Amino acid sequence: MEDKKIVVALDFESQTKALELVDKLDPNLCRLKVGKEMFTHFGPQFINTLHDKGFEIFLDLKFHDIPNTVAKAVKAAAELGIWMVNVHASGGVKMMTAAKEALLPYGDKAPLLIAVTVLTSMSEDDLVELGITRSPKEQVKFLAGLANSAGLDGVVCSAQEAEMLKAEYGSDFKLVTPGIRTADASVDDQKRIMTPEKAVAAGADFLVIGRAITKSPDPIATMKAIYQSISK
Ligand SMILES: O=C(O)c1cc(=O)[nH]c(=O)n1[C@@H]1O[C@H](COP(=O)(O)O)[C@@H](O)[C@H]1O
Repeated sequence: MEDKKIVVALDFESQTKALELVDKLDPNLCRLKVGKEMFTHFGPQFINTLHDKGFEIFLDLKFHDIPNTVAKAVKAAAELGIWMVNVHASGGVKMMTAAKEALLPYGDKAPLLIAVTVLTSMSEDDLVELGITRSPKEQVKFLAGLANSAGLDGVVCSAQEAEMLKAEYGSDFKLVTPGIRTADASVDDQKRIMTPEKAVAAGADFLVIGRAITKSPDPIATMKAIYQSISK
Protein backbone atom coordinates (compact mmCIF):
# COMPACT_ATOMS: atom_id res chain seq x y z
CA MET A 1 0.00 0.00 0.00
CA GLU A 2 1.19 3.49 -0.88
CA ASP A 3 2.32 5.08 2.37
CA LYS A 4 2.63 8.63 1.04
CA LYS A 5 -1.07 9.14 0.49
CA ILE A 6 -1.32 12.76 1.61
CA VAL A 7 -0.91 15.49 -0.99
CA VAL A 8 -0.94 18.91 0.68
CA ALA A 9 -2.59 21.53 -1.55
CA LEU A 10 -0.48 24.69 -1.43
CA ASP A 11 -3.10 27.33 -2.20
CA PHE A 12 -1.33 30.48 -0.95
CA GLU A 13 -0.95 33.94 -2.45
CA SER A 14 2.40 34.34 -0.71
CA GLN A 15 5.38 32.15 -1.54
CA THR A 16 6.92 33.01 1.84
CA LYS A 17 3.82 31.75 3.68
CA ALA A 18 3.77 28.57 1.60
CA LEU A 19 7.45 27.90 2.24
CA GLU A 20 6.99 28.50 5.99
CA LEU A 21 4.64 25.51 5.96
CA VAL A 22 6.68 23.47 3.47
CA ASP A 23 9.81 23.80 5.60
CA LYS A 24 7.99 22.07 8.47
CA LEU A 25 6.68 19.23 6.29
CA ASP A 26 8.52 15.97 5.68
CA PRO A 27 8.90 14.86 2.02
CA ASN A 28 8.93 11.26 3.29
CA LEU A 29 5.40 11.66 4.65
CA CYS A 30 3.60 13.74 2.05
CA ARG A 31 3.65 15.18 -1.44
CA LEU A 32 2.68 18.73 -2.45
CA LYS A 33 0.16 20.08 -4.94
CA VAL A 34 0.76 23.32 -6.81
CA GLY A 35 -2.34 24.64 -8.51
CA LYS A 36 -3.49 27.55 -10.63
CA GLU A 37 -3.02 30.26 -8.00
CA MET A 38 0.59 29.57 -7.03
CA PHE A 39 1.71 28.50 -10.50
CA THR A 40 0.28 31.70 -12.01
CA HIS A 41 2.02 33.80 -9.36
CA PHE A 42 5.34 32.00 -9.11
CA GLY A 43 5.72 29.65 -12.12
CA PRO A 44 8.22 26.85 -12.74
CA GLN A 45 10.75 28.48 -10.42
CA PHE A 46 8.48 27.65 -7.48
CA ILE A 47 8.30 24.01 -8.61
CA ASN A 48 12.11 23.93 -8.75
CA THR A 49 12.30 25.32 -5.21
CA LEU A 50 10.00 22.56 -3.94
CA HIS A 51 11.94 19.90 -5.86
CA ASP A 52 15.18 21.17 -4.27
CA LYS A 53 13.55 20.57 -0.88
CA GLY A 54 12.96 16.94 -1.85
CA PHE A 55 9.19 17.00 -2.51
CA GLU A 56 7.30 15.25 -5.30
CA ILE A 57 4.84 17.61 -6.97
CA PHE A 58 1.32 17.23 -8.33
CA LEU A 59 0.97 20.05 -10.88
CA ASP A 60 -2.76 20.73 -10.80
CA LEU A 61 -3.44 22.93 -13.81
CA LYS A 62 -6.43 20.90 -15.06
CA PHE A 63 -5.63 21.30 -18.74
CA HIS A 64 -8.73 21.48 -20.95
CA ASP A 65 -8.11 22.56 -24.55
CA ILE A 66 -7.69 21.17 -28.06
CA PRO A 67 -5.61 17.95 -28.23
CA ASN A 68 -2.46 19.59 -29.67
CA THR A 69 -2.39 22.30 -26.99
CA VAL A 70 -2.97 19.91 -24.12
CA ALA A 71 -0.32 17.48 -25.43
CA LYS A 72 2.24 20.33 -25.54
CA ALA A 73 1.25 21.56 -22.08
CA VAL A 74 1.56 18.07 -20.58
CA LYS A 75 4.98 17.69 -22.24
CA ALA A 76 6.05 21.01 -20.71
CA ALA A 77 4.89 19.70 -17.32
CA ALA A 78 6.94 16.51 -17.81
CA GLU A 79 10.00 18.66 -18.55
CA LEU A 80 9.60 20.14 -15.06
CA GLY A 81 10.13 16.67 -13.59
CA ILE A 82 6.83 16.62 -11.73
CA TRP A 83 5.21 13.50 -10.25
CA MET A 84 1.59 13.97 -11.38
CA VAL A 85 -0.33 16.21 -13.80
CA ASN A 86 -4.03 16.48 -14.61
CA VAL A 87 -6.34 17.26 -17.52
CA HIS A 88 -10.15 17.52 -17.67
CA ALA A 89 -11.80 14.26 -18.80
CA SER A 90 -14.52 16.41 -20.40
CA GLY A 91 -11.88 17.47 -22.96
CA GLY A 92 -12.65 14.08 -24.51
CA VAL A 93 -10.85 10.88 -25.46
CA LYS A 94 -8.90 12.45 -28.37
CA MET A 95 -7.52 15.12 -26.04
CA MET A 96 -6.62 12.61 -23.31
CA THR A 97 -5.01 10.24 -25.83
CA ALA A 98 -2.90 13.08 -27.22
CA ALA A 99 -1.78 13.91 -23.66
CA LYS A 100 -0.88 10.27 -22.99
CA GLU A 101 1.09 9.99 -26.24
CA ALA A 102 3.02 13.18 -25.44
CA LEU A 103 4.34 11.44 -22.31
CA LEU A 104 5.45 8.20 -23.99
CA PRO A 105 9.03 9.42 -24.68
CA TYR A 106 9.50 9.94 -20.93
CA GLY A 107 9.06 6.22 -20.13
CA ASP A 108 9.39 5.51 -16.41
CA LYS A 109 10.06 9.18 -15.76
CA ALA A 110 6.69 10.32 -17.13
CA PRO A 111 4.40 11.93 -14.57
CA LEU A 112 1.19 10.14 -13.66
CA LEU A 113 -1.53 11.46 -15.99
CA ILE A 114 -4.85 11.88 -14.22
CA ALA A 115 -8.24 13.10 -15.48
CA VAL A 116 -10.53 15.35 -13.47
CA THR A 117 -14.07 13.95 -13.59
CA VAL A 118 -16.72 16.01 -11.75
CA LEU A 119 -15.25 18.71 -9.50
CA THR A 120 -15.79 17.95 -5.81
CA SER A 121 -17.38 21.40 -5.45
CA MET A 122 -20.28 20.31 -7.68
CA SER A 123 -23.58 18.75 -6.71
CA GLU A 124 -26.44 17.32 -8.77
CA ASP A 125 -27.93 20.84 -9.16
CA ASP A 126 -24.68 22.19 -10.58
CA LEU A 127 -24.67 19.43 -13.21
CA VAL A 128 -28.29 20.17 -14.14
CA GLU A 129 -27.25 23.81 -14.65
CA LEU A 130 -24.78 22.52 -17.28
CA GLY A 131 -27.45 20.41 -18.96
CA ILE A 132 -26.09 17.15 -17.50
CA THR A 133 -28.89 14.93 -16.27
CA ARG A 134 -26.73 12.12 -14.85
CA SER A 135 -26.15 12.13 -11.10
CA PRO A 136 -22.64 13.18 -10.03
CA LYS A 137 -21.84 9.51 -9.35
CA GLU A 138 -23.00 8.37 -12.79
CA GLN A 139 -21.18 11.25 -14.49
CA VAL A 140 -17.96 10.44 -12.60
CA LYS A 141 -18.23 6.78 -13.66
CA PHE A 142 -18.87 7.80 -17.27
CA LEU A 143 -15.91 10.23 -17.44
CA ALA A 144 -13.62 7.78 -15.60
CA GLY A 145 -14.53 5.21 -18.30
CA LEU A 146 -13.34 7.64 -20.98
CA ALA A 147 -10.11 8.30 -19.07
CA ASN A 148 -9.56 4.57 -18.63
CA SER A 149 -10.12 3.91 -22.33
CA ALA A 150 -7.60 6.64 -23.21
CA GLY A 151 -5.00 4.82 -21.08
CA LEU A 152 -4.73 7.42 -18.33
CA ASP A 153 -3.33 6.41 -14.95
CA GLY A 154 -6.44 7.35 -13.02
CA VAL A 155 -8.86 10.13 -12.12
CA VAL A 156 -9.58 12.91 -9.70
CA CYS A 157 -12.94 12.22 -8.10
CA SER A 158 -14.57 12.56 -4.69
CA ALA A 159 -13.95 9.80 -2.19
CA GLN A 160 -17.71 9.17 -2.33
CA GLU A 161 -17.16 7.58 -5.76
CA ALA A 162 -13.98 5.68 -4.87
CA GLU A 163 -15.50 2.31 -4.02
CA MET A 164 -17.55 2.26 -7.22
CA LEU A 165 -14.56 3.23 -9.39
CA LYS A 166 -12.20 0.65 -7.86
CA ALA A 167 -14.83 -2.05 -8.47
CA GLU A 168 -15.36 -0.87 -12.05
CA TYR A 169 -11.81 -0.08 -13.24
CA GLY A 170 -9.56 -2.12 -10.93
CA SER A 171 -7.04 -1.44 -8.20
CA ASP A 172 -4.29 -0.08 -10.52
CA PHE A 173 -6.51 2.78 -11.69
CA LYS A 174 -5.39 5.57 -9.34
CA LEU A 175 -7.98 7.58 -7.46
CA VAL A 176 -6.98 11.07 -6.37
CA THR A 177 -9.54 12.52 -3.98
CA PRO A 178 -9.87 16.17 -2.94
CA GLY A 179 -12.83 17.31 -0.82
CA ILE A 180 -11.22 15.72 2.23
CA ARG A 181 -12.47 17.12 5.51
CA THR A 182 -11.69 16.12 9.07
CA ALA A 183 -14.81 15.99 11.25
CA ASP A 184 -14.09 19.42 12.76
CA ALA A 185 -12.98 21.23 9.57
CA SER A 186 -15.18 23.70 7.71
CA VAL A 187 -16.73 22.42 4.47
CA ASP A 188 -16.06 25.69 2.56
CA ASP A 189 -16.96 25.46 -1.15
CA GLN A 190 -16.74 21.65 -1.32
CA LYS A 191 -19.90 19.55 -1.82
CA ARG A 192 -18.83 15.89 -2.09
CA ILE A 193 -16.64 15.43 0.96
CA MET A 194 -15.32 12.61 3.15
CA THR A 195 -13.03 12.18 6.16
CA PRO A 196 -9.47 10.94 5.53
CA GLU A 197 -10.09 7.57 7.23
CA LYS A 198 -13.28 6.87 5.28
CA ALA A 199 -11.66 7.97 2.00
CA VAL A 200 -8.80 5.51 2.43
CA ALA A 201 -11.21 2.74 3.44
CA ALA A 202 -13.24 3.48 0.29
CA GLY A 203 -10.15 2.96 -1.88
CA ALA A 204 -8.69 6.45 -2.44
CA ASP A 205 -5.00 6.22 -3.39
CA PHE A 206 -4.10 9.87 -2.78
CA LEU A 207 -5.86 12.39 -0.56
CA VAL A 208 -5.56 16.01 -1.67
CA ILE A 209 -5.86 18.08 1.49
CA GLY A 210 -5.69 21.87 1.52
CA ARG A 211 -7.50 24.06 4.00
CA ALA A 212 -8.07 21.33 6.62
CA ILE A 213 -4.26 21.49 7.05
CA THR A 214 -3.24 24.95 5.82
CA LYS A 215 -5.94 26.85 7.75
CA SER A 216 -5.59 24.74 10.87
CA PRO A 217 -4.31 26.61 13.96
CA ASP A 218 -1.53 23.99 14.03
CA PRO A 219 -1.04 22.68 10.47
CA ILE A 220 1.75 20.26 11.34
CA ALA A 221 -0.15 18.68 14.24
CA THR A 222 -3.21 18.31 11.99
CA MET A 223 -1.12 16.81 9.19
CA LYS A 224 0.48 14.32 11.62
CA ALA A 225 -2.90 13.40 13.14
CA ILE A 226 -4.31 12.71 9.67
CA TYR A 227 -1.20 10.70 8.75
CA GLN A 228 -1.59 8.58 11.90
CA SER A 229 -5.32 8.12 11.34
CA ILE A 230 -4.84 6.68 7.84
CA SER A 231 -1.75 4.63 8.67
CA LYS A 232 -3.55 2.45 11.22
O1 LIG B 1 -7.75 18.56 -9.18
C1 LIG B 1 -7.84 18.92 -8.00
O2 LIG B 1 -6.87 18.88 -7.26
C2 LIG B 1 -9.18 19.26 -7.49
C3 LIG B 1 -10.25 18.67 -8.13
C4 LIG B 1 -11.54 18.72 -7.57
O3 LIG B 1 -12.49 18.13 -8.08
N1 LIG B 1 -11.69 19.41 -6.40
C5 LIG B 1 -10.67 20.07 -5.78
O4 LIG B 1 -10.91 20.63 -4.72
N2 LIG B 1 -9.41 20.06 -6.35
C6 LIG B 1 -8.31 20.82 -5.72
O5 LIG B 1 -8.05 20.26 -4.43
C7 LIG B 1 -7.77 21.28 -3.47
C8 LIG B 1 -8.78 21.15 -2.34
O6 LIG B 1 -8.51 22.10 -1.38
P1 LIG B 1 -9.27 22.13 0.00
O7 LIG B 1 -10.74 22.18 -0.29
O8 LIG B 1 -8.76 23.38 0.66
O9 LIG B 1 -8.86 20.87 0.74
C9 LIG B 1 -7.85 22.62 -4.20
O10 LIG B 1 -6.52 23.03 -4.49
C10 LIG B 1 -8.60 22.31 -5.49
O11 LIG B 1 -8.13 23.09 -6.57
